[in-house]
Amino acid sequence: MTPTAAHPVLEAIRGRLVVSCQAYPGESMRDPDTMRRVAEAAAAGGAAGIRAQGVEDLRRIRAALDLPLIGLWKDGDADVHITPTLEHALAVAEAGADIVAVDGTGRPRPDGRDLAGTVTAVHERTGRLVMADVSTYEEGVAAAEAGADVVGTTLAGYTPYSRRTDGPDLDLLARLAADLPVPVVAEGRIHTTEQAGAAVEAGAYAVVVGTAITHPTTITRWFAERVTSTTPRS
Ligand SMILES: CC(=O)N[C@H](C=O)[C@@H](O)[C@H](O)[C@H](O)COP(=O)(O)O
Repeated sequence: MTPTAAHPVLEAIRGRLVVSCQAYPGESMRDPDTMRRVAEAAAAGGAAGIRAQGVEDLRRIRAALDLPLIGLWKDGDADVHITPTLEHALAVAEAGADIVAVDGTGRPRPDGRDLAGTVTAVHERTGRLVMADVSTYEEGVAAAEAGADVVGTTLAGYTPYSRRTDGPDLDLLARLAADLPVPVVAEGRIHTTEQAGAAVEAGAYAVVVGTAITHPTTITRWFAERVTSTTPRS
């Protein structure tokens, strides 16, 4: 089904690249101003939107860039840790996210709310859109039914019960894109331009790339391993 995405924020990312700018706890780049600079660099390269983590990062990026901003807040030790509670979601909206990304799996949320209750509360209290990060086809269907405005394949391969493909799970993406009445965003393990193109071909409404653009430690590891594991011809 072709989603009818009339919302201007969604129109602005339709068929475009969104760059996820995130550093992990303890890393040298885990700094809001650094992430703001990374986001600005991505924007200069043609990113149509930015996905970012944490209230302070979001505030800095919002102040610097007039692009659609997908916000999340990774917090806590529970299985559900991407914007795990309504309070987190409201803080993400308050920080300036146009789209609030939340865990869209069916797993219990730390605040006891279900996904539909969370989505409804975000809509009513902030007017912002909600992106549900899912790991399976069934979760995508349920998330759309729960009122999510966008569904992302973000968590495919990151729940114990979902399939972890080498690159993006293009089959999952294609099935969701064909069946859901809302835009389906490809996200997760898109590491090459070919994979980004394949995601578009499979029906992605927009493509989110993080690690391969904004995580130099991982990119360095890819190259370092290739160099050290390659045998010279003679
Ligand atoms: C599973 C999870 O926690 N994903 C997070 C969600 O925001 C980020 O750590 C990813 O970097 C993001 O989804 C983009 O994916 P990739 O970095 O593979 O391009």
